[in-house]
Amino acid sequence: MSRQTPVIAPSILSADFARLGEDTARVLAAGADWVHFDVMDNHYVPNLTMGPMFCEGLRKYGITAPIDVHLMVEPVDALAQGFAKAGATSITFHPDATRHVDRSLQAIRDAGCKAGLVFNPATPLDVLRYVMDKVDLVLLMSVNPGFGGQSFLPSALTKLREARALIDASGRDIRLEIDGGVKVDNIGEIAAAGADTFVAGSAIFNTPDYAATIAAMRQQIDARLR
Ligand SMILES: O=C(CO)[C@H](O)[C@H](O)COP(=O)(O)O
Repeated sequence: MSRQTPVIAPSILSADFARLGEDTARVLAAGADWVHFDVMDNHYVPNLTMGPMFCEGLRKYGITAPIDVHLMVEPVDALAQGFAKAGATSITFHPDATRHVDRSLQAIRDAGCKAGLVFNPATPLDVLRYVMDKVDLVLLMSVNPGFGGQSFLPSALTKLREARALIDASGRDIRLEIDGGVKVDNIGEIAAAGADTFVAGSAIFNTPDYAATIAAMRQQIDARLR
């Protein structure tokens, strides 16, 4: 199994929104690798969060780490372009939220970002086979999207193994990301199932010592992959 270096990507959905720049800088200083940025439109999911101005605001504040934008929006294309201009590094979207998956992926790449697909817990991976050459990351949801603080759905472990086999067979460097209910006590099992990129919101931001939580997560990952 080819594996990329593990990445911890705190979801700023659980950050202090009144101090978003400061809290994002704090979690990065505590050892996080990426910023995971959840975009909800109260249409594709029943919640409303941040648009491109927030991403641009983080860049202006001085955040230089990769910003991984997860679009939970329908339609996809206009907002994807807005986030590319606002400083996103990678942009993922749900294949069921756009009519032309291949075109939406290509448009994100043409705008200079990495592109990825997100799969809800009950959405099959089938579409992935046809766009493998245009995908830089695959994000599996281990909760139903819309809210932080939910419990990890164990069916995601089977799906991670399935996605890992597809990625390995492609021979491409594609990250396999997991999002939802990721905690210190389950991250090792999640890594063993094939994930290399770990989104965690409440498990990090709801603890007083971000650095200790991130270090504990890395230790669990290393212990399972050793
Ligand atoms: O995409 C999301 C919700 O739609 C969040 O990123 C995800 O749920 C992370 O939160 P937590 O780690 O608290 O489960």
